[in-house]
Amino acid sequence: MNMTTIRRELHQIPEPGFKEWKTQQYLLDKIALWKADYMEWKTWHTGIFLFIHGSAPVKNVAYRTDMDGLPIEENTTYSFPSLHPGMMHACGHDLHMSIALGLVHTFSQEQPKENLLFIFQPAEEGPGGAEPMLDAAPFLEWKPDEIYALHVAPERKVGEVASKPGLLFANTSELFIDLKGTGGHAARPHLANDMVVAASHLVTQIQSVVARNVDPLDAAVVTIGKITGGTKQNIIAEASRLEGTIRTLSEESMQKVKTRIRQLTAGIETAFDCEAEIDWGANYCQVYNNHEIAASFREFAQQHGGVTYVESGEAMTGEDFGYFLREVPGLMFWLGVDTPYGLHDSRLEPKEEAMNTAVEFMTDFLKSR
Ligand SMILES: CC(=O)N[C@@H](CCC[C@H](N)C(=O)O)C(=O)O
Repeated sequence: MNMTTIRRELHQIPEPGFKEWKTQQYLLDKIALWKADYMEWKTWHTGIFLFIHGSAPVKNVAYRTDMDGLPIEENTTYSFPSLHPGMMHACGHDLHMSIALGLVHTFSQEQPKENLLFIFQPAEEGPGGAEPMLDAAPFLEWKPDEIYALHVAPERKVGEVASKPGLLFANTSELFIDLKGTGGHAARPHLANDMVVAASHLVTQIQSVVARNVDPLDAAVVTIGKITGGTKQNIIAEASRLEGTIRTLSEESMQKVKTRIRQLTAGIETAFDCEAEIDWGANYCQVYNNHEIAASFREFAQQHGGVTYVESGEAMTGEDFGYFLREVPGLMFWLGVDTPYGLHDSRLEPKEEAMNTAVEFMTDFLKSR
């Protein structure tokens, strides 16, 4: 089992959420190759539930990885770049899956005492695979008593694991606003209703929501990552669309931000005599680590010779792993992969040796549970 080869092969086939068919087949082939008589698995859409029966189980311990890639044109120096144009594993899910496979391989050779459930989850980047997986028959059949997951951290050194009790990642909501007015000739603006101008005003006004409506001690972010509108430079745009995401540490601020965006959008409708439609897309609840488990994890990591434990702060990233944690006590942690470029950057090149650190550490940790 060569985890680097696995990671590189997965890196070449990034797929969008709920379309991870090649990825699923790749994972299934590896699982079938390493099959032991105490292992069984079931697919769920493009995901997989893999159950490893323990030798003397008193509980079910779960480990989850995400599977999807991002719509980014890769710009790394790799000799094994994405083979899917316009798609890239730019959030480390190729490493996450390889680490999960590394753990599966280990436990396929050495039966654990407790039952282990490996969850290969689609669509973490959206629309979200975790929440519907909670109702999937295999999850209900093999319901875990505790659950774990990691996320690569480009800014941390290899060997570092970082986490904290309680809130780790923010609440998220996607944001899509469609503006519809009246198009026309560029030279006759008085006969049209320019949705590029309306969108520009709305983007600018939205910047005031975090600055002026959210308690400064309760962090929030609103990012508009994409604007589209119009068809040609000399045609006044009839329609435009804003696409973004909202992040808040508290649920209360999420509702406040949404209310203000609704009000501002209604104001744009009046000011520009246009129609607007808001779609909140996928919403993820916060990632909230169980306090007792976080304390045991910290103690275990501090005593483990293979890693350095760092107490993490909260992050405005989102993760639908939060849905698993809402139902099952557990923990998510950051794994250092030491690279200058951040998550969602087309140049992301995580250090692959971090995968061995993770597998050695998590093998010991899962055995200890
Ligand atoms: C770890 C990470 O980067 N997660 C994503 C989750 C995206 C959620 C949703 N699609 C959104 O954009 O709000 C992140 O961007 O934090």
